[in-house]
Amino acid sequence: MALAKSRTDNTAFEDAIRTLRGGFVFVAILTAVLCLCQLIVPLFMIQVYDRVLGSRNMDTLAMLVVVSAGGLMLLGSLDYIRSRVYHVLGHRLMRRLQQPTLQAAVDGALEGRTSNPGQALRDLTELRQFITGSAINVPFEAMFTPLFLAVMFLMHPVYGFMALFAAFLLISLSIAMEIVARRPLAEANEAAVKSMGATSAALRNAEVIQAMGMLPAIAGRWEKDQRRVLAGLDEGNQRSRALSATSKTIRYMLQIAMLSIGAILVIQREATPGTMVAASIIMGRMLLPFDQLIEGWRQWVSARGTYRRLRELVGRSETRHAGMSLANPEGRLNVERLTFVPPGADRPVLRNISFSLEPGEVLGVIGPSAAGKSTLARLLVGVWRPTGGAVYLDGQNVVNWDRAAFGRAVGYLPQSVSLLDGSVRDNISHMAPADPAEVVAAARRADVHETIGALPHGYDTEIGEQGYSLSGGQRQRIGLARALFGSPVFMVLDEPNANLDQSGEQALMNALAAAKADGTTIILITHRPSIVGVCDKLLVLREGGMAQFGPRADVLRSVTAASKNDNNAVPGQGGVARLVKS
Ligand SMILES: Nc1ncnc2c1ncn2[C@@H]1O[C@H](COP(=O)(O)OP(=O)(O)OP(=O)(O)O)[C@@H](O)[C@H]1O
Repeated sequence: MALAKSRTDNTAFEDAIRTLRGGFVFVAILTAVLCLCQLIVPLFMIQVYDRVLGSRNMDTLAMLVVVSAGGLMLLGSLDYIRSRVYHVLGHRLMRRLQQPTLQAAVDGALEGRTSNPGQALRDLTELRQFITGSAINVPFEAMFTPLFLAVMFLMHPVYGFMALFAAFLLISLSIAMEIVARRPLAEANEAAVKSMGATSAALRNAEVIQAMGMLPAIAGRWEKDQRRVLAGLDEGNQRSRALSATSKTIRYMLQIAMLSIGAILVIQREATPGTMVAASIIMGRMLLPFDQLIEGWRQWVSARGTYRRLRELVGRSETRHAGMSLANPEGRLNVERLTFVPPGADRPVLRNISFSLEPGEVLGVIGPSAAGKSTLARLLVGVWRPTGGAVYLDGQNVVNWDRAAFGRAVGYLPQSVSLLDGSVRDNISHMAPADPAEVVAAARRADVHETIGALPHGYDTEIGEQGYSLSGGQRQRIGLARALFGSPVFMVLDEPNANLDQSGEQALMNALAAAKADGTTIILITHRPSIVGVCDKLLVLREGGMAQFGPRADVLRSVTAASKNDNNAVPGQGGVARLVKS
């Protein structure tokens, strides 16, 4: 579904990649100098074989040793600098993409585009590791093949043609590798990611799996997926290993062939012994990147898949820039002709909803199951973007608010409370550092201070998926404290009393009365009529439309009148109960 996005701007990913370009150009320059330095050893050999051994001049040898040692030290330093540049580029990518990736993962989850949002973060880490690893170097090295070829031609055209033939052979093998091994490896990688996502999602419901004995079925699916993944990996790996072994053998054979050709040229006095040895070394160096490319093919296939997934996810998640943020919001709410059609659906879930609330007013939203109440809640807090119409808080469209500022002004308690991994205190303070007095104040207002005090480590007790197990009512009350934190001017509470007992409900009523007295505008979605007494106005939703809206007493009266005309109706507040539960 459409999300709250403040600007159509898909460049976060491209921007991040663009910032790496300068670094890669620098790497290319460094690699060029490194390739030149790699000629030091063969040139040294030519000089030793052809000049020093002939002239027996020790001074020349000493000078050659000094110059070569200097060159090799430069080579070592540049190699180190290049690895540092990769390191910096990897970290820069991480820094630039961390936030957009996290945002894209959240957007993807909300839009139902990804069942496994955590994969995006794993992909980003994998991309960083690839950039800081050794495989990325290979194309840069391969780029300078013409330099080595030129040196070979300079030494003797026969060496040049031989090297050209060798390069052609290994490039052909690389292309063959792309053709025969990429598809099975890429498919296996994608299947592995999907299978991991589906199984992790299933395992999050461990309670149901165990209670209903679903483990064998889940294990069966996992095994079936794994068989497919392994078959793809086996096929890809077998092909790539066969080609890799072939490439190595060919490379060694080519070096022998080069030495033999060199020997013939030396015998025919066409070339010197020094060039014979040097040609073999230079060709070995020239072909090395192709060999490494074939060897590290899997890493490249995997990195390409990672890059594509990230580009798609982050690219489709439009950049949110810091939008409107009002200094002292009051909580004036205007909902204008709000309509929402989920993507792919052919009819709206909400139709033409319009109402206004003044600061400090409490609106109860009631209606049967699937009437669109939770959808309205999500639209009110700007989690989803409406298909038509808009929600204005203090005159500003909620989808245009800066999210952090919105979070400070608004309290939201979703139907599934969704506490996060962290301490009770972290959860109440929206996971940010906060003044303990403010955290305690919110907990007191939600009447959960004593309950928290009874937990093993009080406010520092770790909760969430991996922490201390709270009861449904405790979770709901901590969720309410989170919604009340920071004295919001606008609160949306989706069935806040669903898990509360009578005393919990009373505490909730007190908290709502106190917030209302402070001028907080409150939307209260409920199935249970017991708390509509706190509401100033009531909105009755039915099949996505506004069935009734007005002051509580008027709506209750009209619902009761309608009930009296209905033989099966229950009068009074029961009429509301019937509306709510039907
Ligand atoms: N993302 C979506 N895609 C398709 N349909 C959706 C989506 N979200 C909600 N719906 C549909 O919208 C309707 C209203 O759902 P909603 O959760 O808002 O109802 P509700 O009034 O809160 O129900 P309940 O009281 O049972 O919680 C349902 O029929 C639901 O299937």
